Amino acid sequence: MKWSQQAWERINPLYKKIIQMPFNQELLNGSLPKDKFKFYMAQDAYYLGEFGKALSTISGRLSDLNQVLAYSNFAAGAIVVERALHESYFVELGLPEEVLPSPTCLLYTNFLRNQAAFENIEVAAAAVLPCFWIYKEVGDFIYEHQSNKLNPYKNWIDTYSGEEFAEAVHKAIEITDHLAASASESTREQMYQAFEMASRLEWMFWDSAYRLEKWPV
Ligand SMILES: Cc1ncc(CN)c(N)n1
Repeated sequence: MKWSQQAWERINPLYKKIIQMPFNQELLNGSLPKDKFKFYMAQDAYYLGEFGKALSTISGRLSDLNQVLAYSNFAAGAIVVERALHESYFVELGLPEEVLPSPTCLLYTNFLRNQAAFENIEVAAAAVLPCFWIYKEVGDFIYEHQSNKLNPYKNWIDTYSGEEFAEAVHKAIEITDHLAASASESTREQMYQAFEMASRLEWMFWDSAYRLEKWPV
């Protein structure tokens, strides 16, 4: 069995919880309050900058030039394509005031940058994979189950259920499987653990946006 199949099996119960989260259910039917979406987008803008840097770090640590290029393109996609989506919403919702990353956002982005810089390259690739894969699955799920044609969150749904994103996701899975194929058993286990931790942090990111998470002090 491919590493990625086993990895998804391990997080499948968590994924099922993610699609049932109030944030994603309300995004699906268009009823998500605007303040929650704006909070999410502002945090996500910070997240994408840090995610882009983590991807660039991974790109620079890879040996195979096709893989170097792929992660460099992923970084550009996170910073250019996804940021354009944010900017279109900020025109509509108003620009957020100065964005201080929330505790969860900071935890997640620090985790990713740390893994990208200091873990084995196989583990680093596994750590960033949920950021691609879970978003694609959530995007596809919402796209297939939506019934509100006038959903204000249509652009978000179209981005993550779209072809361009799907292509990047397939490539990231393929490269991670390739790296896993020549990794030792203990590295493969570390890869699963990094994949699971990032998946848990994805759940926490949506939850924190729904709660409009604040710093306690
Ligand atoms: C928190 C988070 N995770 C993943 C993605 C998709 N790159 C995103 N935009 N935001």
